Amino acid sequence: MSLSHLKKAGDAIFIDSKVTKANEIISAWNGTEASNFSIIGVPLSKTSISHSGASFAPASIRKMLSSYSTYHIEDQIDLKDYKVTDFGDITMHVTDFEESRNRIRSTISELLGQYKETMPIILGGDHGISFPSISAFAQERGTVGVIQFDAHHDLRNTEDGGRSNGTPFRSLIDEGILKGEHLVQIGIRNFSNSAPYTEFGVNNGVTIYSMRDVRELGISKIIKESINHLVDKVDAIYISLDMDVLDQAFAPGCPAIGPGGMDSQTLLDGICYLASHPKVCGMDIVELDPTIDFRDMTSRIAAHVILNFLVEKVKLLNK
Ligand SMILES: N=CN[C@@H](CCC(=O)O)C(=O)O
Ligand SMILES: [Mn+2]
Ligand SMILES: [Mn+2]
Repeated sequence: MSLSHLKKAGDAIFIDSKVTKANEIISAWNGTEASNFSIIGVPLSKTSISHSGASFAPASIRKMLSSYSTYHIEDQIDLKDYKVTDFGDITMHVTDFEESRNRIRSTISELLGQYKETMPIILGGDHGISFPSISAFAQERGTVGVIQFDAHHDLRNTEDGGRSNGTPFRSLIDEGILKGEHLVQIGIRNFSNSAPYTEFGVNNGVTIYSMRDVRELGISKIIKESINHLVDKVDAIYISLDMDVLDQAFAPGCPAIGPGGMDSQTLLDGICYLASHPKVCGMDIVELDPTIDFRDMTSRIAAHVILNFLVEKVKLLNK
């Protein structure tokens, strides 16, 4: 017997045969092959210094990709002709955070080791996941340079509270995994940091652009300077995007919101300028808590970050 006018629960309410949705180009890893583009979820936010539901972000960002099409009108690129491999989520230990970080480092190392061509977009999680993730890149891709978008330095000491979302870059520098001169921080904000951590950054050769620099110099100049600074020193460039670099008006779904931050178009422009460089080969998106978001605004920006990154990489492939 058949019943008419039924669709599977969860399927889109309306399907337009002339439109491809971004989620349709993503397919689950089949255990053997991976595309040049991949995503992997890292649902760890118990290591956050404030209450955080960022462990729910991988699912929320994936869901928001189904709200947008694959077509970039301005560059006349349609991502529908490309594939993204979804490796799923790394399983976190319930209580042992060191074990969780070890799992993140080893899984991302294995992924990078097995698939030399793939550019993973890592969906956190709180910013603590960048310590093991960037460690994996350093192990597998050579000397790594990092461009960090963030309101915060994340150079806190580990004596006060162990490794957390406030310490990833301190740990990377202290452990000799990342040289201070190979780290560029963009969007650092007033009243969100303290002088000893700015001094630690400056003394270790970190390049720091505050929000005033973003307003006065412009994001295009900042990215050009950052790439010029890194390009001959490193083998690979990794983008670490803390969503709280955005102003609270654009990204309400972050634990550490505040005024005076970046607008979403400036961020998207920055991501595009970076992604158009061949040495940029990986990115994480962190500190997005969908449980405190409004109409998934913050997850929607994350989805657009991914789509813009892919468009620039496709333009490079077609050159
Ligand atoms: N990556 C985030 N760093 C912030 C954390 C803020 C928070 O979770 O409240 C920091 O160190 O201040
Ligand atoms: Mn931050
Ligand atoms: Mn951060």
